[in-house]
Amino acid sequence: MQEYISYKNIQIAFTVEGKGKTIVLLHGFLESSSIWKNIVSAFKETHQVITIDLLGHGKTDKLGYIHSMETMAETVNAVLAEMKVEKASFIGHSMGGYVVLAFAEKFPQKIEKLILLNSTTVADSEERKENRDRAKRLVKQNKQAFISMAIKNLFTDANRNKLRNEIHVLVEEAIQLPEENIIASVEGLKNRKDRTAILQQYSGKKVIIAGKNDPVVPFTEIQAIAEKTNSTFICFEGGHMSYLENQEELTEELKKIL
Ligand SMILES: O=C(O)CCC(=O)CC(=O)O
Repeated sequence: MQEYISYKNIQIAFTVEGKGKTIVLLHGFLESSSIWKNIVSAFKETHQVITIDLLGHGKTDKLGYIHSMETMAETVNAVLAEMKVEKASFIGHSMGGYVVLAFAEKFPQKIEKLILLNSTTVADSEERKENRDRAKRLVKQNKQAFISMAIKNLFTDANRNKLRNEIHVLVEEAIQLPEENIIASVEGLKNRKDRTAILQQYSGKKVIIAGKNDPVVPFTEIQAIAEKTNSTFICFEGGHMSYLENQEELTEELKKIL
């Protein structure tokens, strides 16, 4: 069911399905809660599943000029407070994973299990920060071209053709986002801090799920982070979009974890 809360004079959109222990699902950059439909279906008979549209995405409004991971984590906490959820398991895809880590820094006691999906704990390198600045310029020049390229680049070459309908849906949805919303999130991504130590310190169950050919999160880098942070490591043949590229395997693995 689609719901909203008011937070600092803006609307935060979220959905709630099912009953039981709570799972919170956080999407990536340019995505929305809609990416989770298969995972929601797989878990709503056994869990309460909450999906949240992060700042400036989906049906959630923009808030200021920078959507920092910390502010996004505060909005997640506001939704949980509204739902009277004291503890939940979190799955964060890509940027959603950065938000889970920011949440873990502020509210570690509210996390039962922490799952990073195609995400990382490290901050942007200098080169990556320059790419973010280029992205902001491109969004201003030609938003549609930027979105189309950014989304296609998240998939492996082989899956780009196989999943062209799914890619089309993602692109069409992202094109609805106002330019300033996209730029506020790019700014937040660029300025996020390294939270490897936060994951290291988190003492509950922690899992990192990675794609061997992920073009955003280098496989060897994330494998090393999993080892360093003592996280369970699961990897798939595929790119950055495991929830589409490895749909069945992912659901199977999540059922074992949750
Ligand atoms: O660029 C990043 O660091 C995150 C990208 C992201 O969230 C892409 C996505 O999965 O939609």
